[in-house]
Amino acid sequence: MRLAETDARIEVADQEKTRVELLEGQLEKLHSELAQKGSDAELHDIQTGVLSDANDTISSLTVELNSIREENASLKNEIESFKTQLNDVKNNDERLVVLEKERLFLESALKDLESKLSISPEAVSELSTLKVECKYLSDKVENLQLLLDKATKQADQAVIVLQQNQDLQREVDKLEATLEEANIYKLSSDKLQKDNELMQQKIKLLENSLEKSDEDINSYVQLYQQSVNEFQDTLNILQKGSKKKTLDEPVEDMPWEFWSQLLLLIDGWALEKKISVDDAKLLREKVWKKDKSISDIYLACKGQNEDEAISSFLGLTSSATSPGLHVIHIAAEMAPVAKVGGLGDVVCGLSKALQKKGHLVEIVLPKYDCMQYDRIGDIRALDVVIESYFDGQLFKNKIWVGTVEGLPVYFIEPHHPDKFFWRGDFYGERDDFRRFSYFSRVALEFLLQAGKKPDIIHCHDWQTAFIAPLYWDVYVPKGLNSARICFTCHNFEYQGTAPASELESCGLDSHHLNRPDRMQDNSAHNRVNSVKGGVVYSNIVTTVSPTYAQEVRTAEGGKGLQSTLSTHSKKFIGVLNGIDTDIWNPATDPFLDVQYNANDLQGKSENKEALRRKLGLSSEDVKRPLVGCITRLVPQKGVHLIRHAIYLTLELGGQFVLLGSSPVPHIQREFEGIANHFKNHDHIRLILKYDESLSHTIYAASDMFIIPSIFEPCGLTQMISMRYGAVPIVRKTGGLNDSVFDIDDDTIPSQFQNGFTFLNADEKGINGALVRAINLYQNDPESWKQLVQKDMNIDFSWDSSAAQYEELYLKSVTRGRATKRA
Ligand SMILES: Nc1ncnc2c1ncn2[C@@H]1O[C@H](COP(=O)(O)OP(=O)(O)O)[C@@H](O)[C@H]1O
Repeated sequence: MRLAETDARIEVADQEKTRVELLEGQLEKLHSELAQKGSDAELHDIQTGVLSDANDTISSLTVELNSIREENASLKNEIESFKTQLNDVKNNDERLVVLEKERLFLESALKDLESKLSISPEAVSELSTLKVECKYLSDKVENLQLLLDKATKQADQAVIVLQQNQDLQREVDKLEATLEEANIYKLSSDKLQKDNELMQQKIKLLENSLEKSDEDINSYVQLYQQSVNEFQDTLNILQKGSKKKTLDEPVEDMPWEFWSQLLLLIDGWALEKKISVDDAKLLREKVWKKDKSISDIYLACKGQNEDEAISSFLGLTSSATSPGLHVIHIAAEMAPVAKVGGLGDVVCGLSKALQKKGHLVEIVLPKYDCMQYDRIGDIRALDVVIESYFDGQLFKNKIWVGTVEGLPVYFIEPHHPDKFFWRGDFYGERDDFRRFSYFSRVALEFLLQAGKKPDIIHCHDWQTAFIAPLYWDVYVPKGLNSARICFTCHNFEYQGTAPASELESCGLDSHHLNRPDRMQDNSAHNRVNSVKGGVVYSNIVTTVSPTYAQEVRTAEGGKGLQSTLSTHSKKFIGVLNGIDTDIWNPATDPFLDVQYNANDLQGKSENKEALRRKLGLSSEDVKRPLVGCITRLVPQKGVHLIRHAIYLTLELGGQFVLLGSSPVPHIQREFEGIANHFKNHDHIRLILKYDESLSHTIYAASDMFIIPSIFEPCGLTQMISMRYGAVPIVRKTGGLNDSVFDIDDDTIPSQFQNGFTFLNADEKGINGALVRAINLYQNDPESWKQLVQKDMNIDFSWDSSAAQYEELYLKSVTRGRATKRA
């Protein structure tokens, strides 16, 4: 466009130039005419006029010409530059080519549009339908909008209602929280009440032990007074002697005052329980003898504090103290040679633990025909016959000796026509009362004839409770009088009662003993009760757990003996049993396919697999929990709950293995029925017999172990199962309550939580615990593993229980010596 404009302007300029050239021509013509005509006036006027006009025109034209020239020059320049630009553009082929291409593209696009335009009539019709549809839709949208507006209004209202609801909900929540608080408060007040009751029981216990310790102190005082008296006597004798001696012997170095002060110092320590009675006795004897070693120590101790002085004095006694106590257990069972239940385990476990503590421990057992003779080391008959009284006659008895678990054991074989221990069974005979009263008598006869002087005779359960009255009434007069009697009742359900006259057989005086304060049964006055005799005539009476010791003082738990136990409560105490951790040790157990420990649980899984194979149970699901139960099938063990647990375990996806047998025919029959019902079942197996080795493999294979006892004096199976990594599910009663603590019970410190417990002896109770256990096993394997490891590491050994027995024995022995001197 600018080029065209410039061209136009050039054209105009050219025209102007031509005009200027024309005017220049005219001007020259006029100049020449002027020169020709000369002084003509008109001409002069004209000439002047024309000249001035021409001059004006010329000057204006000159100005114009000059400006045009300038413009022309600039235009020329511009033209030149445009030309160069034009040349540049023309030279720029590429851009031209691109533009050409663009042009072609636009052309083809144009053609496209044209062709599309040619089919547009169809589109137009479609467009019109669409328009109709669109109209219809927009109507609909309008309707919907209306509906939406309406709905929005309703929603607004709903929101208001919702808010009101939420306010209400908050109110309800608050009320519920208050209700919960009230419930918690109620529970805690219930708990408080229970705690109060417990506290009162504890206070009572404390009062009892206070009274007991008063009694102890009194006995010590008596002992002390007696020693003072004895000392006084000696002193008198010595004084008399010394008066005599003054004439021919030099007076002792130290004045009497010195020795008396020393004596009082020792007695003070003994009374203040800073040294044991035995040590005090030894030190006192040294003072008595005016032993130089003790006077030296006394002098050397001046300026030392009391503790240092005591330890210096005790240095004198350590070499002289007796090696320990001589304890003899007389029992009807001892594991593993003659075991029916927990009693056998206790006799063996406690004896081993006491032996380890340095005491001399011996055991006297009947020589049953059905014993596990292969578990007795070096059994042999002694070349001796012990004659023992029974039914007014003397009967011969053979004495066998052998070792069981490293302990010395005496087996008594009666040569009596009734073949008391040749019955193929331990108990359950019609004449059990006679069998065991016979055995109790011959056991004491043996001790007497063997010249034994035990410090403690420990008898167990009704079978050997006869020992207590026999000892005091028959054997002390015969000279077997060194011992104190300890009686442990492992289960107050079995009391050994019989018509009073039956006592006569073993030499006890039924008239003397059949009295309410002696052996008379509390519910049948013409009968005597062996356990009652044990309680009344023993120096120490124990049972097998602290909770059970409380329970048996109630009408429900005491089975008729509650009043007797209350009367003798000062000497009655519950000591929780331990287990023999050498026998029950998964790391060394020879009965297991694979030994294992808490840090290596792979072996436990392998034992589970092995048991499944052995019993023909399905191994398909490794994670299916295995619930074990090993028990005597008697009502005490909650047989109806065991039966329920079998079905419940199946329902919950577990497997159940029961090992048990029943002395009660209808229970045995019932379980035989269940066993047959599940004979070839994939997940349930009932083995109705006593089988020691199988019991070990079941403990090892089980993930859980169920003990729903109605009452349980101590129970060992929960401890054994924990040691083998089977988590116990138990009813809170007796010893179970003292050894199993629920993992969900916040009142128990977490380090003690080790199993699942329930209180009510019904299906609902057991359901709760079993469901919780299986849930944890299936849903939280890590927590389960930690629980298993924690259980396996708990110390259930006899160590602490044996220490308690040791203390009871020692106190009783001390008291016995004090009484003898008095
Ligand atoms: N059928 C059985 N086979 C093998 N051992 C059994 C059988 N029944 C019980 N036991 C064992 O007997 C002991 C039971 O002791 P405990 O729990 O105190 O019950 P109780 O003394 O009342 O029978 C455990 O060592 C247990 O393993």
